This record gives sequence, structure tokens and C-alpha cells, in this order.
Amino acid sequence: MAQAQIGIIGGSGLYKMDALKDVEEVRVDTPFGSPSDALILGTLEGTRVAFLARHGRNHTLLPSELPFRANIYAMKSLGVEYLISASAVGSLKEEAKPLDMVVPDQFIDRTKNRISTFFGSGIVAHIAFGDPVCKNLAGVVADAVASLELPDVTLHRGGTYVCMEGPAFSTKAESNLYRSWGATIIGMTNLPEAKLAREAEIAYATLALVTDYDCWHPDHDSVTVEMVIANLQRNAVNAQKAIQETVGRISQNPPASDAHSALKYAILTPLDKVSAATKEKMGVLLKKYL
Ligand SMILES: CSC[C@H]1O[C@H](OP(=O)(O)O)[C@H](O)[C@@H]1O
Ligand SMILES: Nc1ncnc2[nH]cnc12
Repeated sequence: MAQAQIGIIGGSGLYKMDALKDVEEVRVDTPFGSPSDALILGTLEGTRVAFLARHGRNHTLLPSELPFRANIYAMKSLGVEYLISASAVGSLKEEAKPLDMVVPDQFIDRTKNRISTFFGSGIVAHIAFGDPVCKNLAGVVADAVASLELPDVTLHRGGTYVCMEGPAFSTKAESNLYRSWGATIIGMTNLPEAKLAREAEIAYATLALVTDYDCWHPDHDSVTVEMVIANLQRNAVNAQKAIQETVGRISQNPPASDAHSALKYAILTPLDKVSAATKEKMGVLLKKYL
């Protein structure tokens, strides 16, 4: 199968990467179903990367309908070691204004209907998730953004991303509650992805693109899809530049990541007690340990 060291998951408004060369479209089937869409393999900064439109290229999947396990499994099967998520987010803090970029370092889980593990069916594992994004990869993403000196874009290093279920946006009471918790941004997708990437031993980091002030801000209209897309269209070129610069930096100097050995001490079930069917289903995720 085709291979790529770096994966990119594009969220709302980022359905393709214009700079990819030698493009190949790959349909990957996984034991966890089909990914959101075909993966687009291409060369960026001299490195093979795999791009996936999180909601499908025509934005046909709700956050609650996303095949998170298939998406991460497909990336792992292609050999991906570093995964960059580009995502639209609402801002919960005055200083993170629309068009800014945030590289979060924490998540709060407010989802209700997501399957966020590959384990079960006779094999138990508990990964460490105290630091839910790879610090080193997040550093590379943030340094890449900073190096571009994008006009009118402030970079925020660190911050807490609240992952809500959606698809409706939050109420004002919820938005203010998350503000009282000190959270920085809000979205609907990145937390299950980060957990599954960690279980798949893939380093994961988020480039969050601020599109709105959610609904808490007294001087701004409450978030609408129109607002999100308008701001993302303004920022899509910047987002692609930032991703390209990040890919160049990773390929020059691949960062060390604790994520790459996340399962080493996490699996509780003796592997000789795991059924052949489960071992087969876990396929590329367990290969190293079998
Ligand atoms: C179009 S606004 C809500 C939608 O946008 C974000 O998507 P993504 O994280 O894939 O960029 C947010 O999480 C919601 O899914
Ligand atoms: N305000 C918001 N809430 C949840 N997800 C979002 N994605 C973009 N803006 C958002």
C-alpha cells in the first residue's frame, strides 16, 4: 500500500490542499469501516503526506457521524507517524479573535456519542492522556505559524479546546460555563481524534483556526455557519501555508514523541489471551507488540 509519514486532517472549510504534487487518491477499507472520504496522497515539501477531509469533501458528515476510528486506522495503515488536524473553532476568550490561530495543549470532553477507543472485544488498554497533544509536534506547528509572520493573525501557544457534541452550537449558559472553566476555544471534533491517534501511537497536534466568538460575547453576533465559513475562507490560504511550513519542518527534523510508544505499558490483557479475531481486527495497531 502507498505510504505517507505525515497525515493532515482538514476540517470545516479545508477540503483540499492546493500545494500537493503527484497526487494519488486512495480508498482505504479498515476493520472499523470506511474513512470519511478517500485519502489524498501527495508530495508536499518533498515528503509524502496523506490528506483527509474530516467531514468528506462535500461536507456530508455531522461531527457525531464521523468515522473517527476508520480515519485514524487508515492513517496508521499508510504509515503515518505525525498527524496535524486543522480545525475551525469558536473563541471563548476576548484575546483569541476571529482569524487568529491557536495551538491547544489541553482538551475538555463534552461529547456524548463518540466511540473513542480501538480497544474492547477482549483486549483492555488505558493510554496516558494527561498531555493529550504531542508537545513537540505542537511546538513545531506553533513555530511554523510564527515563522510566517501572517498579517492580522495572532498565534496563541497553548490553550484548552472544549469538544462538544453538536451539531447545534452552545447556549449562552454553556458558553459562559466553559469560559468560567478557563477554556480557550470550542469545537466538535478534535478530542476523539486525539485519543484514537494516541492509541494508534501517532503524534497528534491541532492547528485551530478561530472563526467566531461563539455566543458569549456581548459585542459580537452569535456564531452561525455563514460566519464560520466566511472567516475560514479568509483564512484557508494561511492555514495551508502553515501546514506546508509545518510539514517541511517535520521532514527536516522529525520531532521525538512519547505518542510513538504510547501502548508500551498501556495494554493490561496478556496478548496470548487475546483472540485471533481481535488480534486481526487490531491489525496495524498491535503489529509492533505481537
Ligand atoms: C461549520 S461550524 C461547526 C463545525 O466546524 C468545526 O469542524 P472541524 O473541527 O472539522 O473544523 C466544528 O468542530 C464543527 O464540526
Ligand atoms: N462556536 C463554535 N462552537 C463549536 N464548534 C465551532 N466551530 C467553529 N465555531 C464553533
